[in-house]
Amino acid sequence: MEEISKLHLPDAFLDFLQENGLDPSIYAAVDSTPRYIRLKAGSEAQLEEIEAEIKCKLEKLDWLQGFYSLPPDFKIANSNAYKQGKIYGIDAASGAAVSALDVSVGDHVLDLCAAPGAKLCMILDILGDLGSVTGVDVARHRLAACRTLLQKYALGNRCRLFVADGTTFSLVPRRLDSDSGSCISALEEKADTLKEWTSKRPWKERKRAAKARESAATGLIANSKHPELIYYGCHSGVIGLSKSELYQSVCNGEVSNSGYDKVLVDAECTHDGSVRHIQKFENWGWTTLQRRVLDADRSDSLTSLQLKLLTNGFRLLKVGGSLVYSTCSLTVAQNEDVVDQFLKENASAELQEIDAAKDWPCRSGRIPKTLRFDPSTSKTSGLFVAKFTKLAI
Ligand SMILES: C[S@@+](CC[C@H](N)C(=O)[O-])C[C@H]1O[C@@H](n2cnc3c(N)ncnc32)[C@H](O)[C@@H]1O
Repeated sequence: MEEISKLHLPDAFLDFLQENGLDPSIYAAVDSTPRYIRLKAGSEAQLEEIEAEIKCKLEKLDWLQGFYSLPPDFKIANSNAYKQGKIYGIDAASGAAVSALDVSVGDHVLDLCAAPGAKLCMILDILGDLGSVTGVDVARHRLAACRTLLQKYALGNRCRLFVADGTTFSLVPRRLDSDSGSCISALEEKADTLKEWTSKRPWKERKRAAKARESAATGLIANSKHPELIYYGCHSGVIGLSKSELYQSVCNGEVSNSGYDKVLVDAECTHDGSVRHIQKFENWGWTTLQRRVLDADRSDSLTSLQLKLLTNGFRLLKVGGSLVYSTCSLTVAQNEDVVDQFLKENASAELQEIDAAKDWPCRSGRIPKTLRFDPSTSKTSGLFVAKFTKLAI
């Protein structure tokens, strides 16, 4: 308990942990959990140079490709390697969730809660020169940060980003033109054809978008019926489409064939498994923890949101595809209970074994085949992971 009190966890949070059967001693791991980085694909040859610049040895993880650990208090943000986009700051458990998705070159991937984008970047690095990634998030400012990441790491070519509610998002990937041709060859001169993406939109268009956002925020008018496209790369399948083609919806039956090959639902949660996140409330103030974690948990709306995100992500998955559901909460309510309910409601969903996990420092969740990383045993941030496939029924 002496170790726990180092973080000065307030009584209300200790009660929350007790109610959820969680051991408060995991928060003692905050000082011993390593930092993790992922090396940008292609930067492997510069490993020694990076180590020399940051003046620290990068310990290679033997269970997760491209990941290295650093001492717990190490900060990468000021290093040139980070500023120049040679390394990413991402926890190893988050890397495992992406790895569970088993993305192959050429896949069309949907990331339904994408911002700020650490996992999305990893997916794009794996994807290589074929396929596409569609990133969706309801928080515009967070998705804008994700767009900045794409630009920093020069990863945006095959990506499109939509500000949208993941519980109702309905667009399937563009499979036809996205895998071939250059930006130019895809161009057709129609009046509202989407051309190469630029941050410099005409003044009129920016004003219209700002007005629509303002009105939506004040509830004066209903939200635009289409998700807002805030970025698209050269090979994301968007260029050359008219707006009506971009927003063309398909019926549920068609999604079986034209849906995504892989879907990640890294759902909104209480973040209680992320010891570093909880540590931040020491500075932000424990009343903020009350509002963001404890009150959120008390309302059923969070678990209902998680179930809706998982259900809609699965709806957009093609038959035979894989979906990974993850949260950085360790409560049963936000994980196994959501999975349980989802399986009851979706006869075509089947839990899958995560093959790569045999070497991972995690343990089984309460439902066989689901996984839990917890800070004290895995030396990572806390994370729950479940993988599903869609059966043809
Ligand atoms: C755990 S974070 C995702 C982290 C992200 N996958 C990454 O690796 O950087 C959860 C995200 O879900 C988003 N979110 C919350 N409600 C949503 C909704 N209804 N639809 C889409 N995104 C939502 C939040 O804005 C937040 O960015």
